[in-house]
Amino acid sequence: MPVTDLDSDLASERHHLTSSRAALRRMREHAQALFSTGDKVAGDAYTAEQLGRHMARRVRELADDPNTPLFFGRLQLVEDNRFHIGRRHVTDEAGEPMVLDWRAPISRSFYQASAKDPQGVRVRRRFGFMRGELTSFEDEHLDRGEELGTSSRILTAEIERPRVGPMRDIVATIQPEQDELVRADLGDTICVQGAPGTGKTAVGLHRAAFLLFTHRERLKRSGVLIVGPNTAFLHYIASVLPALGELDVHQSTVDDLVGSVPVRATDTPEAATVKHDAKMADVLATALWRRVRRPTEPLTVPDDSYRWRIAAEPLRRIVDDVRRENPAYAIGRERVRARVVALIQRQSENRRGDSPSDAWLRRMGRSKPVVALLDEVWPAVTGPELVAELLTDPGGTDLSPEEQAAIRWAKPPKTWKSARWTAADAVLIDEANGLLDRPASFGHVVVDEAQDLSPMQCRAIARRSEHGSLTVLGDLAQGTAPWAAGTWAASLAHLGKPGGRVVPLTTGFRVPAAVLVLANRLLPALAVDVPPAVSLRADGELRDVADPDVPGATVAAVRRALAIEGSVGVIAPDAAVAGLRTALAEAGIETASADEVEAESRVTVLPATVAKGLEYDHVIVVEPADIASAEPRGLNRLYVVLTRAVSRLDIVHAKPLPDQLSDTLSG
Ligand SMILES: Nc1ncnc2c1ncn2[C@@H]1O[C@H](COP(=O)(O)OP(=O)(O)OP(=O)(O)O)[C@@H](O)[C@H]1O
Repeated sequence: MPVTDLDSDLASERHHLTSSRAALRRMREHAQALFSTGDKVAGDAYTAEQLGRHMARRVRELADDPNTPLFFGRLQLVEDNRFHIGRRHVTDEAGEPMVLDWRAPISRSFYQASAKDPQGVRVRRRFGFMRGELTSFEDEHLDRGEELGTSSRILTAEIERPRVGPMRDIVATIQPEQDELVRADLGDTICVQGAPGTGKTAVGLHRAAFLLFTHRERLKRSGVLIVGPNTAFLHYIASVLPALGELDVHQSTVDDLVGSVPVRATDTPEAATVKHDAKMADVLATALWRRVRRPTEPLTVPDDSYRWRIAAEPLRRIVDDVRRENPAYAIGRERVRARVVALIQRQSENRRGDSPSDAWLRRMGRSKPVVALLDEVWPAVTGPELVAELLTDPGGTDLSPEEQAAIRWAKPPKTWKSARWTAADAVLIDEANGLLDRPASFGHVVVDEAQDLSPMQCRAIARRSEHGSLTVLGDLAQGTAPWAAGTWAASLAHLGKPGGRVVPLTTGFRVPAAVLVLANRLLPALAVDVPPAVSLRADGELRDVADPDVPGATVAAVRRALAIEGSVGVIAPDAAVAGLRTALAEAGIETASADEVEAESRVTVLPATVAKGLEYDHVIVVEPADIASAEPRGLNRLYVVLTRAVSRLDIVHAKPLPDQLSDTLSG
């Protein structure tokens, strides 16, 4: 193509960008105008508020970030129709599309069409941007058999771009195998087993955005939930969905999800292991349901000068029936109450010939004899109370004597209200609460780093997705919890979706090949059957820094890293973090913690135990031997830590490296 054509093409694309931006501005102004007149047109205060809230959200959704291109691709179809593909729909004043949302059905072929299967696409165009300016484009004439695949310059530039700040969306460069997962049906539960940096988190977040677009009304009612391992991770991913225009998604750690009690104590490893075991579900259910007794006495309820009488047999039938219906426990108690009152009501109707009032029915239901009967045959209980009882005396359960000893409170609190709960207790209390009353179910739940969830944590998520589907993301090799999953089948069963489809992702978009080769050396020692990743990145640098002065060598490595663009992450054994922060501060280097993703400082110092899911352009791993020996699954932790690097990895150590690594580095 002569240069002039290229230039004029670029000029006309820039023109389209400018007019699309203007159109978006018009859409926003229109929404703003409606927003400010909302209370005048709405009939009543409630409608005005609803409308106001809706319009305020609409205005926010239509915000235009000057640094984010409004479109990133274009499809030229066989019929010569052209569609620009972007982050959201933009229409002109006549309502004609100027930019199509990447989630619209037509956009699918932008991600899926190939030379072999062009799907009606003649030319696929990708745009290159610099700071919001359209600077280049790349065409694939699929009709002529041209296809760039992963050798696209624009894809390579995106993958190799230095990382700063929080995670970004990948809409412009979603790969076909990722797109299959992103666009999976709402009813499908999928489990993505992906090696480090294969885009699992990205896929999960984009699937949430896709589902919200495609099933807006349904999911607005039921909601979408994202579950991540810790708050540092949630901060890191927090801006991806809002950048895609999706503002109404709940994000939570598992601990916060089940956090109905304050956590003020820590379990021994033995106690935590027992409490997280799936058998605790049966133990709690048995402890709860054995409270239900069959009535043995008749019931007499005084009502002014009269007394209603119900024999023991019909009362027994009520309890038996409700028990068989298997409701949540607290619902069951109310059902028994309602049916007992119904029997009294029938007697009253027979006697008086008319229907009693609602107030009378309520009075009967709350009368002393009825409440006493309920307390006898279906006693009220709370989740914390049930768990406290179990931890005070686990005897008589199906737990072995050793398991009972591990969880028994050495010094039971005076009442359950003063108990010092642990994180695992909170999970048990959530299970108990779930037996008492079922929580509302989200329409879709994305669970990241799912390999670390215990069976009991999985059940907490299952309760919240009973009527919805799941996107389960994880890597068995990155399992660091004592109860980490060995296979996905078991986790999916505990998550309540035994039929979930397990799909592997193996193309690595983060970690450079040299670093991945090193990390993969740990895989045989991790005893899990997972396909290793193959890196798309041939660049990258790996340095082995053996130095007896670890803080000094770390400071030097950070200085060197700061000379190049991008974020710097110093990942150290937990016990060494405070000392390294001091050493860096004394050297005049400002640092942030992993929670502070928007911090000005380019250097983050973080303990190995919070590194999961995060990435930094330049990673400095400090004393791998100590990371590996700090916990039973220390080698898995080291595998996580080594795979956080986007471009460069320094390994700073005074102690010898774990065997698996020393072979590669000395070679
Ligand atoms: N199709 C893609 N185009 C561009 N960048 C991508 C693509 N897929 C993933 N990435 C980038 O690769 C990096 C790793 O992605 P992500 O964090 O989703 O991987 P992950 O599988 O969850 O990794 P880990 O298991 O190590 O946490 C991110 O910076 C992400 O933006």
